[in-house]
Amino acid sequence: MSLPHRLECRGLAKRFGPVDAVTDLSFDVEPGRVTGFLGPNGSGKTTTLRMLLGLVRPDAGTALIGGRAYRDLAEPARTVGAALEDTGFHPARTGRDHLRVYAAMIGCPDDRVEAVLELTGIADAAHRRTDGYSTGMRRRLNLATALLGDPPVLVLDEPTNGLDPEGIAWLRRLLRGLAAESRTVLVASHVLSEAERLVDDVLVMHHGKLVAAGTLAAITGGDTLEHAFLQRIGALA
Ligand SMILES: Nc1ncnc2c1ncn2[C@@H]1O[C@H](COP(=O)(O)OP(=O)(O)OP(=O)(O)O)[C@@H](O)[C@H]1O
Repeated sequence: MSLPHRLECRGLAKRFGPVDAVTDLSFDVEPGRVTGFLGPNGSGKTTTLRMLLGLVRPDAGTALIGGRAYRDLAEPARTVGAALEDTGFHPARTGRDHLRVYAAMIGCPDDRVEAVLELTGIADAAHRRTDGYSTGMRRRLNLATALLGDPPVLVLDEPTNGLDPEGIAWLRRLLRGLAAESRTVLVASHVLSEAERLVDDVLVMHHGKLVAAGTLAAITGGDTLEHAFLQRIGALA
């Protein structure tokens, strides 16, 4: 793994027709922390992640990973591991073959495949076709794919979707372990009650704007994140 990477977004904006998906958005995400990128459905989280990953061109602003735009990274797959959605598995491939194909694409040795299968707890199912995987197993395979390049940065969109409580506890341990290795871990979620059990820092979005940023403790002040969020958007008197 290369040096720790800070994420820096400055003045990001994106409009889709009449919809301001993201407006003048600036924030930093620090290495060595799990940062929750939170907010309700449609608040602009995925659009921001897609701008960070070079999948959507911003109308304004910059999104940098270790000081570089995604398109300027020398080894993108070894710098950023992204799990945005559960698509992209060939249904007739086994989990192991899916990972081997991806490993060959990014120039990773096959022993990384076995390592990420172990790390994500799906080694026992690795010989099975992915069309027989449960939603939770697909989340794990998606995460395994993101981890293949041993990246210093992880960007995960709704990683708890489809995980049972035991799976969420497992994910918490995994993300904490990755952050403890000085990785930068950014996790988008609309489920505040789940997210607050996973993260150190929070960025809270509402209608394409950042309404709160800081450590979880500072934002919640000992209350729930949901209560703090409703207060920030003025939904509580
Ligand atoms: N390709 C697109 N074309 C048109 N509108 C879009 C497009 N992508 C996003 N939007 C709109 O931009 C806004 C922000 O969407 P975005 O997916 O970024 O939010 P989100 O916070 O990730 O939501 P969710 O939690 O549902 O994933 C929404 O109003 C959405 O409908």
